[in-house]
Amino acid sequence: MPLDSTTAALYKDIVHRNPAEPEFHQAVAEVLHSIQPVLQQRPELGDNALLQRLCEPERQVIFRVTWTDDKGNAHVNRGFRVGFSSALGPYKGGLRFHRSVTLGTVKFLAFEQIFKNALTGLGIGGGKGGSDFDPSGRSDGEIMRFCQAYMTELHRHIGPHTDVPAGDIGVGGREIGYLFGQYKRITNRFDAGALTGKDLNIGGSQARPEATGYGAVYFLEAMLAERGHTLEGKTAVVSGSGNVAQYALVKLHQLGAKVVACSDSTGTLYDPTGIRADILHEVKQVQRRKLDHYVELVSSARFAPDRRPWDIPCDIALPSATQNELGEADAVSLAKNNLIALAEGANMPCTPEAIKVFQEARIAFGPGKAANAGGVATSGLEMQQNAARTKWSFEHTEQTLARIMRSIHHTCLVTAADHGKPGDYITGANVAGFLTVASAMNTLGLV
Ligand SMILES: NC(=O)C1=CN([C@@H]2O[C@H](COP(=O)(O)OP(=O)(O)OC[C@H]3O[C@@H](n4cnc5c(N)ncnc54)[C@H](OP(=O)(O)O)[C@@H]3O)[C@@H](O)[C@H]2O)C=CC1
Ligand SMILES: O=C(O)CCC(=O)C(=O)O
Repeated sequence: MPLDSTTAALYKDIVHRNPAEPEFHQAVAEVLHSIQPVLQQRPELGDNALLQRLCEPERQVIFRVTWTDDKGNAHVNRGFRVGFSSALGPYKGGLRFHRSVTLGTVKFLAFEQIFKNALTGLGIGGGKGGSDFDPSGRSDGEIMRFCQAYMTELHRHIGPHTDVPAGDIGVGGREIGYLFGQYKRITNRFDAGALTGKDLNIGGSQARPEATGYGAVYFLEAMLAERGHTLEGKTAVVSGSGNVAQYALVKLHQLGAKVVACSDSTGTLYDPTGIRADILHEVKQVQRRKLDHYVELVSSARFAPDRRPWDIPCDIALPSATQNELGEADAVSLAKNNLIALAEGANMPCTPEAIKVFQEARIAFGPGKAANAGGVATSGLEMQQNAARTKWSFEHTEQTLARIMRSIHHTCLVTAADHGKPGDYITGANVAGFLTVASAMNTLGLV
């Protein structure tokens, strides 16, 4: 359904005020489409310019990051941190280090994070950050110096009650450790709750590395159960081979599915006998090499350079690399191969055209802001543990994660049905997230 004239005018204004940020426009358009029928029924929800405020970041910080490589050469990168909404709690969301990062990337991610974080029910606002720094091929020392330089500015803007960054593409436990080390040095405080995704030895939570991938699989499992299916015996294709993809693969195997393909920025790995999680971990996380190296270690595997995995027949798919990585033609190919369900491990990996194909083919579709919320939810659990100076067991943390994911699934399903769109998880996630944030914004008054 097209946007009505009031919402269309608002969207036009957002595009005008935020030029050359197509991913941000895409994320806003999706939310506006979902919530428009709610606003038509309850126009008072839009009073006091609520939508304009919701779509305008509370703050955006852009800064220069200067660091030196191992040869002593100086480099200059750009750092970003966007605090989009603190209506529900401190800004919360990851940091992305990738050469493609712009302000628009960070704004789209921070906007998505508002609704995702609302769905977790944990009292966390939406934010995101990053840099156009390219970590590939950089030594440990270079990564450390970059993280230290980045935090030298970022520390002014974060804190356990203000803004709590974590990881995203290019930022894992190693980078969070270096960032936290510099934060601690500059502030003279061991404020563990200022960053999440920390290693266990510096106040991290059990199951945080696993949480996004595991959570996406729990969400997928719940979607399948609604249709009378289980994961047992299903063939799966995952894109990416980083944090989210690897742990999605582990949980899929644990629950009886077989992952036959994954990918990275150089191509697609296919193994009809099932990708080995331990070898994938060794290649990508330990050796930090590209995926083609996997085939040197496993004879049944094949690597296709520059290919994406979406033409490989599968029952379930988890795009878990990056935004807009799965387009209309990919969706048509997956639908032709009788895909049953797809959960977005990444943020906004499917284009609007691809989503339309899935919806028309009645394929169960779990949008990222619901399906990949397990990572930030477990970050919320890490903040709880830090505040209470306590440590939970892996089992307790994973059980809590699983409960949160099932609750998000239930919320999406019930909200979609209540709004005349049964089974539409996009409507469910956007409307439920919006209503939670809008209610808090109204309680807080005009701020
Ligand atoms: N980490 C988390 O807790 C959460 C992450 N997400 C989302 O999940 C996605 C993956 O994040 P994460 O696993 O943490 O990141 P990682 O850096 O660990 O892994 C990213 C993976 O995606 C591939 N990739 C990255 N950019 C591109 C690109 N432009 N084209 C093709 N492949 C690409 C990388 O390939 P290569 O190795 O060759 O670079 C790598 O395999 C992102 O969308 C992120 O926002 C969502 C919720 C939480
Ligand atoms: O754990 C976090 O705070 C961030 C997770 C994240 O960046 C995301 O959900 O996309």
